[in-house]
Amino acid sequence: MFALAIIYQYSPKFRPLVKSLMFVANMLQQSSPYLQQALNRYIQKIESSCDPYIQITFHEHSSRQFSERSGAYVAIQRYLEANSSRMGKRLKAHSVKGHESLVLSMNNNEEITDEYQGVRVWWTYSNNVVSTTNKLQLEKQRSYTLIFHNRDRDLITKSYMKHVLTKGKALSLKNRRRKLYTNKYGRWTEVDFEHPATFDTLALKADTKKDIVDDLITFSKAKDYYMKVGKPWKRGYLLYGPPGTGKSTLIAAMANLLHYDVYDLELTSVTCNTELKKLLTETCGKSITVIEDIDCSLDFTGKRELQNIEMKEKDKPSGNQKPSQVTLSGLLNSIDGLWSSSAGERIIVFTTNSLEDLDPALIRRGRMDKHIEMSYCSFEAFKVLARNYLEIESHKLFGRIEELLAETNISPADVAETLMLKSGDGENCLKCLISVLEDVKDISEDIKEEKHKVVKVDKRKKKVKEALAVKDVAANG
Ligand SMILES: Nc1ncnc2c1ncn2[C@@H]1O[C@H](COP(=O)(O)OP(=O)(O)OP(=O)(O)O)[C@@H](O)[C@H]1O
Ligand SMILES: [Mg+2]
Repeated sequence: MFALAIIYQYSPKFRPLVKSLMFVANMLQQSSPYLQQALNRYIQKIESSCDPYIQITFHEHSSRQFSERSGAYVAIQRYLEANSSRMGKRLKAHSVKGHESLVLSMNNNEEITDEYQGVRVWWTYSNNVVSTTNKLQLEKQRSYTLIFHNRDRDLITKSYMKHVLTKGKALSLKNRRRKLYTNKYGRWTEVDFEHPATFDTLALKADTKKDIVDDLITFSKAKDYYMKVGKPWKRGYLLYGPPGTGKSTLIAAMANLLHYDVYDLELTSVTCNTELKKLLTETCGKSITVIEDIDCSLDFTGKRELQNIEMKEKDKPSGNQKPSQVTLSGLLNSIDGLWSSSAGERIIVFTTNSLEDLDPALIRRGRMDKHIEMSYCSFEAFKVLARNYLEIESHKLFGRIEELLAETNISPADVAETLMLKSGDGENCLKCLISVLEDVKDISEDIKEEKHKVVKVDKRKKKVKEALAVKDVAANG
């Protein structure tokens, strides 16, 4: 009918004929819908045999209820946004939180051209309002349509589509806003994860850093390997070391490197083993689940009882928070259960200040695959901090600092604090660090001496006791 209307409009010569045809078509349409359907099918057949172009439409919501967004749609959207500036002419720009540059996307009914292995394809975007299945509401339905020549069918449907989806998914992953989850009252609550730590800013020995980065990258790419050997795709890290040596900072750098979410599990807020299991199974893949200060969270060190008493004392005013009943075996079961019940790459990290206090079952290989010691600030680690905080690569005072660091135990957190430019220049900060290190050295020497004295006194006391015992024996004997 549409075609006839055009001919009628532009070819006065054929108007009488067109008029008659339109009359017949109208009659047919009214008299028999079945005939009309058959006619439409026939017209479509003729059209498709004349038109060498093929169309594939990707809707945003694949189901009729407009529930989930289609993964293919999202991947295509990311791919086209990334390539729009190169391919499109009339685009719209919008800013996205976390992106420095503007994101360009297609206008409604806009068409852009893409090229793949020398073959051209066209993408169109449509954003229409349609009625929902119950016809009472109107919904926006967005879609992308891919148009290509029939002769390129194989290349486009097999190779090009795979290329678009892979690239799009990788971009989604890279640009997605990551989340930091914390547990409260048995539920996870989330905020954006925005910790700026990276492996570049981490003060750690170069070989340790390289070892960790290699391990993480290998893990993140080892899906097929884990499948092949029949192991769940997971890895456990145990970070141990004194306070302020960068354990929490390392976790943030790991999450930033792999673009993972972080679940910060506060064990003392978990009421029982069942709740723990539920929380762990609710975590998603591509995530790091962290239990900080694990030695202070469970009762196998004997601290639990103390901790519960402290909690009870604290809770007295409000009085309604129950002390946690999570046990070591509950934790082990939940972790093992998590690994066997859920797919997807997952990392679990425990941190502790005292390795000796941990139950061997908790940290055995297989549960905690990699044990990483975070130690006091070495000269190598100091150089990373000096570069980060002061933008100084070398300095005449570095020699003295190296000597002092070799003789003192100071955490990277304390060194970083001294290097923060409060006033004056970098050299002042270095002098300030030297004086802090000298103080620490004096104090630790005093402590050593005190300890030595205590040991001496203890030895003397022991000797006196032994002598008295010998005397007693002799007197009684
Ligand atoms: N190795 C490091 N590299 C860079 N910065 C560090 C390092 N260690 C500590 N810092 C700095 O010190 C601060 C405290 O470090 P962090 O919280 O990571 O220590 P931690 O080992 O987790 O301590 P705790 O055992 O008390 O939890 C960080 O915000 C960071 O600025
Ligand atoms: Mg910490």
